[in-house]
Amino acid sequence: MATTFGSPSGDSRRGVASPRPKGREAKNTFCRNVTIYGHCRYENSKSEAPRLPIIVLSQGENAKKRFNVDSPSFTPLTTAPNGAVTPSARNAAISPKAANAAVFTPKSQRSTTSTPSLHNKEPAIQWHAPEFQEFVPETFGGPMVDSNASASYPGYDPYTASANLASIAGPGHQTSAINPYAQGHSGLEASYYQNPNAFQTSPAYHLYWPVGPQPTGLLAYQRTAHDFFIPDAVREDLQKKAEIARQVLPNTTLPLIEQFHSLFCLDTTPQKNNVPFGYASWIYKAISGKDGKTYALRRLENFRLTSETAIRSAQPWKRILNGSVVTIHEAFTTRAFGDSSLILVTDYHPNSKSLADEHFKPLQRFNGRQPTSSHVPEQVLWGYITQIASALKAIHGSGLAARLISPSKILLTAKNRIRLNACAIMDIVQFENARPVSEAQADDFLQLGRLILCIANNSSTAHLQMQKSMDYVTRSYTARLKECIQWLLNPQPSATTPASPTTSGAMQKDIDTFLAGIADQLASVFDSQLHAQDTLTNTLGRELESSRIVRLLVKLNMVNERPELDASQSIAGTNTTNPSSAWAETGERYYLKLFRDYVFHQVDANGHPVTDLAHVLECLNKLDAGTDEKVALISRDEQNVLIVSYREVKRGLESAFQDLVRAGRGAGK
Ligand SMILES: Nc1ncnc2c1ncn2[C@@H]1O[C@H](COP(=O)(O)OP(=O)(O)OP(=O)(O)O)[C@@H](O)[C@H]1O
Repeated sequence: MATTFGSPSGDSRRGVASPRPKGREAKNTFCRNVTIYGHCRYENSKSEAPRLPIIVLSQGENAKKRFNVDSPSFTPLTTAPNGAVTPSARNAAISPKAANAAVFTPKSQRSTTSTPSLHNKEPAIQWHAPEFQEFVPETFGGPMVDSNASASYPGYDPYTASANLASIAGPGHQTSAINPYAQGHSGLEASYYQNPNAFQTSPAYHLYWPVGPQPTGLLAYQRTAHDFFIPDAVREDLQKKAEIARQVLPNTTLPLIEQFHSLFCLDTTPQKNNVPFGYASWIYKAISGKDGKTYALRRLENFRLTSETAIRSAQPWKRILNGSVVTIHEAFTTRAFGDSSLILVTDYHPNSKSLADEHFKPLQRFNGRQPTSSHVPEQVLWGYITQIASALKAIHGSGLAARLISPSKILLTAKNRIRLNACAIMDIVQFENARPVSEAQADDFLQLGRLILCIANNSSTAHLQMQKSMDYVTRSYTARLKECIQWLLNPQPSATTPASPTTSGAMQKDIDTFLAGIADQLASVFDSQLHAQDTLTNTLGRELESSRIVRLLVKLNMVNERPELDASQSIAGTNTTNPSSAWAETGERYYLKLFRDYVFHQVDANGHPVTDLAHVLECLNKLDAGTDEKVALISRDEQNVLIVSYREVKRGLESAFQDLVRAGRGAGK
């Protein structure tokens, strides 16, 4: 390890002055450029180059070549009584504790140590920006984006419709379907979000929110800020879900129901509607006090339980764990609402909406633009068919029937991702006069056929005008889809109607026959799901990088400028008389502080802050990897420059952090 003390750095970003040794001394002075760039950019130049003395605290390969134990070394200036560099000092052996020496204490803290005379004697010159082309991808050159800019674009919003609802019927009943992403609410949100308007535009969720068009024509190695994070659509979707899942209403009058608290009504309309269950139904988000998870509670108002066994018919549904069925957890009755209500506890899927909301609501204009086409692509329809077929396979296979496959009782939980949402309810409410299962299963196909027909026609009543609706399907979709719908709509197979969705002939009409008939579509949907999964796995991998950086930042920030350590909690391995102020400022912690400045507090030649995300990520990644690459760290007063490798910064960080951990353990005893 060799140590040379020098004065101001030539970091082009800081644009600070550097001393210029002359004559023989200049030749013997090791040039900082060689360390940083591998060569001196002025070595072939006849004009005098700024040869910058340096501090090297490196044990890397290059350091070994240039400096070894026999090399003349440089004693830290503070060890010299008068602050001057003497030949004997230069030849002194290098102490392995050199890194801990108080060499780099910032000038402001050295009341008695003066700046070396070398600095005073030598005229300072301006360090000019390098003339060669640096590897800086174009998009990183300038400021990334205006983080205060708001982004508005059309997005799905299941809660907008309920924004103006204040309360609905029922004791202590409030609808509170507040969507933080919807505009123009009645003010309910004010109690939840301190500044609801800021919520729309706040950059808090993403510092580098994209505004304007993305740059095009980038070279293969070039990246934008967005390449470092999960795609905006995924991020926004997850954040919305998290926000909506956490919504609570202060001062809610909704009761506690068994272990469920913090009830929050999800209904989008206050109208009592006895269809389709025969009872007015409400749906709440609630948190279970048992496991802390969020559930959806469906309540049937004024439900009279005639038989204990009726409610037990929900039991077999608990075993249906299918991706296209909203999982059922339990069913019970309660008087907590002041009536006798049936409660069905199911999985909660935040920010979801029904297929009726998706396809049968009048299209909204966004920003005065025309609504997009109402035509539902055939692939979407096949997606629905295959998902419900998969659900029916699980349901029929367990000797049950879905009994209710209607647009308002199918949840759209993500793009083209649906789940049956009213299972088990009909089994309970129609327990007394239930149809035979085989009949109900056959009816499931009929209901699925109607559903697809209605969605294809964009009308909730399309099945009432069968001929007209089928004509539209004939005109707008493939014969294959039409054949599938026909198969589903035909109640019984006959010689004249196709018995499988894609082939003619009389065959038994069951779920296996149906699945066999749509096998090619199943394969196609399965393949697109695999692609989607690959994409998500890649995204997850990218986030893994972010979480790695976060852990590094946590360590760095725990060490940097830590003020509160007092003498009683002295840090192991530090011999400071006043640890409270000195620990974070001395030894290797000092260059960690300078490193923090180098990474985050860069300024350009004009002293303007540099907010270059690429620089930050590059530095942190190199720190995490502990590369041998060296970095020039400059004290805030620009009087000291310290050249260390990332490896050393990493080692310093690790050891400082371990000091903290040890001190923390000691305090806990
Ligand atoms: N399990 C659930 N998880 C999350 N949200 C749900 C869940 N079930 C329903 N919702 C939300 O509650 C809303 C109302 O659901 P519900 O089943 O009562 O349908 P609806 O549109 O009110 O139909 P109806 O006209 O029959 O009352 C849905 O649009 C959906 O946004």
